[in-house]
Amino acid sequence: MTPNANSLPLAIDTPTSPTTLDTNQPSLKRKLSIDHSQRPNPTQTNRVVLATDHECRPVRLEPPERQTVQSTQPRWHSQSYMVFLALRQHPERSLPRTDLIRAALALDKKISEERQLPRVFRGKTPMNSASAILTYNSDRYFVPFKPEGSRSTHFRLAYEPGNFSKAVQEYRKWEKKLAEHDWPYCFGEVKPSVLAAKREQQQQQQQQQDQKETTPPLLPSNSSISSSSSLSSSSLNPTEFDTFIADRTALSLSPPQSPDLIKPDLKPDLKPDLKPDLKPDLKPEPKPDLKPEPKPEPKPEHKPDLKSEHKPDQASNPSSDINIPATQVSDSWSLDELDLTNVPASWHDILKVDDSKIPGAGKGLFATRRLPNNTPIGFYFGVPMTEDEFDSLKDNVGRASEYSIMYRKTVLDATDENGLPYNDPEGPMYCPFHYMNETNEAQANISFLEGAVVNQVICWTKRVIEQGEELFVWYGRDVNRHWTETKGFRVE
Ligand SMILES: C[S@@+](CC[C@H](N)C(=O)[O-])C[C@H]1O[C@@H](n2cnc3c(N)ncnc32)[C@H](O)[C@@H]1O
Repeated sequence: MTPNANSLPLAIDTPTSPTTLDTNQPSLKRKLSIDHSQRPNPTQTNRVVLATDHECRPVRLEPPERQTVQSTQPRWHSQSYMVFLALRQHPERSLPRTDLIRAALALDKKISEERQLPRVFRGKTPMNSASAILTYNSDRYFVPFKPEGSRSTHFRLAYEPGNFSKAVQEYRKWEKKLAEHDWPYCFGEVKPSVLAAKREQQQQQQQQQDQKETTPPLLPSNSSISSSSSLSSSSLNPTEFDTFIADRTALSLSPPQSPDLIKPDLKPDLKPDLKPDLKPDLKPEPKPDLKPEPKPEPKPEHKPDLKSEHKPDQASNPSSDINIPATQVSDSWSLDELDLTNVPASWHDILKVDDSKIPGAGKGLFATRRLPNNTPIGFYFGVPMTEDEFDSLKDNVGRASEYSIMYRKTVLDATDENGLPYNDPEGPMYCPFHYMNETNEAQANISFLEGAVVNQVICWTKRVIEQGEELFVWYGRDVNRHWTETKGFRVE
């Protein structure tokens, strides 16, 4: 039975209690972690920026927070967490910059006196240090904003820790947007007619290029002539007419100007307005509503966020008549060049949970259709909370630790009050990725990548995954494994 969100002990809404904070122990949990080595980097790889970042920001490596906490201090006792706590204690969870800095310093002083702990802001310029925490925001705890009519920047908490229904709401929103906005570009197949035209054009260009290389230049359009060229006497002293003819000839040899096919479309990203209709009932919308309508075709300017970095896996697409090499495929296609008939509408169309192929591993996750390389296929659901909250609320509860995952310093708790993953596949908080087993880093066909949206963990294909294949991810370095670490599990 689906647990009632409101009855979960997770909906803690008060500032962290002293008992919650009072832990010196390193976490014993085996939390899954995000693969930072494969963070999308638009400048270096063809990994896309982030499909679901509403503000279209690339993921950015943040400078690490200055280490001011000694190892004897509680894990929570850090500068950024102090600012986080100060903001969290404020009834509205939102404060102007200077007020927040002052509140953080006051809280630091209070905690230091009450618990005989050194202050976290103890340099010569504590206000500057606290201000830098807000500027870098490396744990993604804060969202800066300017209220109407205000000159100063305010900050609010980026998420409500332990707020179960909010987490579900966000998760559903991301899923919907991914399927509607990005999957057409990932799963859409380039129309055979478009490929044929493209191939024809490439052949023409090739012919023209060959012709250019084999035919000696008719006339130079300038006067610097190589002595080795076999030119007529008139070309040695070209007349105005000769130059005119040479220019015309050169012009007729240049490739046709069809920017859409020659160069990838480099227009700025014009995102469609995809304001998801967040109904109180969070059940997935019925499929037919989500299927792209065949007519009218979506406007070509509706580019995905991942546009120029992402290439639909078309080159080796078996359904296509024309199998042009990947290197020759244009880098991006507009929606009207794609056949959208088989674009999935939800994870139910691409994945299923079944018995794992690893003996003794329990359930596993499988592809029910071919999944393209380099594609975001969904998100890992979890209710965000601090590590200390997780430790005090869920530490020994069922298998909560096995399914939780870290987003920076935030734990995403993926289980119900019994510490089990939600098990109603039609329920709004069911997440198939909770059933993904582990293999070693090299063999994993999925990566967990950090979304730019706070607490978003994206499950991303590392290669083409064939229908029927089990999905595997590498859980990360710091996981305590109760199973034998996979040295090379192969899926046939
Ligand atoms: C996130 S869950 C994955 C889903 C799990 N198999 C299930 O049935 O619910 C992680 C747990 O799966 C099991 N598991 C994952 N990868 C495994 C592997 N390579 N070998 C054995 N067990 C594995 C372990 O019990 C681990 O704690």
